[in-house]
Amino acid sequence: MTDEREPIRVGVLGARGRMGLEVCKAVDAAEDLELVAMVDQGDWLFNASDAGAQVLVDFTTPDVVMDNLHYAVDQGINVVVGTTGFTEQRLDRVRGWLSHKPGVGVLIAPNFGIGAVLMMQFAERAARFFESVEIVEQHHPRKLDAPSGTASHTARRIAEARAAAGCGPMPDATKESLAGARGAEIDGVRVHAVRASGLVAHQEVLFGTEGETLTIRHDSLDRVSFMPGVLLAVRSIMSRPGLTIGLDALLD
Ligand SMILES: NC(=O)C1=CN([C@@H]2O[C@H](COP(=O)(O)OP(=O)(O)OC[C@H]3O[C@@H](n4cnc5c(N)ncnc54)[C@H](O)[C@@H]3O)[C@@H](O)[C@H]2O)C=CC1
Ligand SMILES: O=C(O)C1=N[C@H](C(=O)O)C[C@H](O)C1
Repeated sequence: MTDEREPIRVGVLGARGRMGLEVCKAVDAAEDLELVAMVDQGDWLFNASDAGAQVLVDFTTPDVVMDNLHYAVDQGINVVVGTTGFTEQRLDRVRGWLSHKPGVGVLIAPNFGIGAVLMMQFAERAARFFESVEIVEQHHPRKLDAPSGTASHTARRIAEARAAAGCGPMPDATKESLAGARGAEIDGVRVHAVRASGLVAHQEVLFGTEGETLTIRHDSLDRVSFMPGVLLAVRSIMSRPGLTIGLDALLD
């Protein structure tokens, strides 16, 4: 029996970037997907709509991603977004655009690594059992933003789980003698960002309570680690209208 389905036509935004290049390779290698547009800085975004893209994959920068998304939704094109920088206000703007285009799907994931998705789920589950928790994220030095989207998302999920369980503030008597020594704070959770050559993308979530600690660590050693998640999102997004945050719902 032959599969008569047409391949999904995919355009990649940020196509010459570290992630974009990898996504182009992965899409090109997938028999059920067709790479119809590769757009980077200086190219016209409407190349992607002219090429009949049904799904756009965005790995660009936080300062351009909102314009790309607005254009795509306006054109009725589904979007898979890996670019960082999404605040609640930004997500509300996306929801507003989508309310005028009910058939369009947008998936925004802070991390497409399956192991990273599980790391966030495990951290959320562990959150209520420990007095203390801090996050250490480590990335390559060409990364533009800090803290990482993954660390911010993990911190928010931990904070929500702690609040739902009625956990109080974490014990911490330290007074900083140098600003920044204790990292940044997201919803009460400390986040530390390390940048060093040789790293790709890594995160540790360190929990502590009386007499024990638990460390949950994830390492992306190569950007191929993100591709199964990206391809899963591309294949799913046309049947998921509206806004989906994270890959979790696609893995259930
Ligand atoms: N969600 C996830 O799993 C992952 C997310 N990321 C995020 O993806 C983003 C990109 O990361 P990298 O590929 O490492 O960065 P990069 O700097 O290598 O690539 C970004 C690309 O976007 C291009 N670009 C800039 N403005 C553009 C525009 N208006 N239209 C089209 N292209 C444009 C740049 O020229 C560059 O080629 C970052 O926000 C990063 O944090 C990175 C890895 C995994
Ligand atoms: O810029 C990167 O490299 C990565 N960005 C994402 C983030 O900020 O969380 C995902 C992953 O950590 C790699």
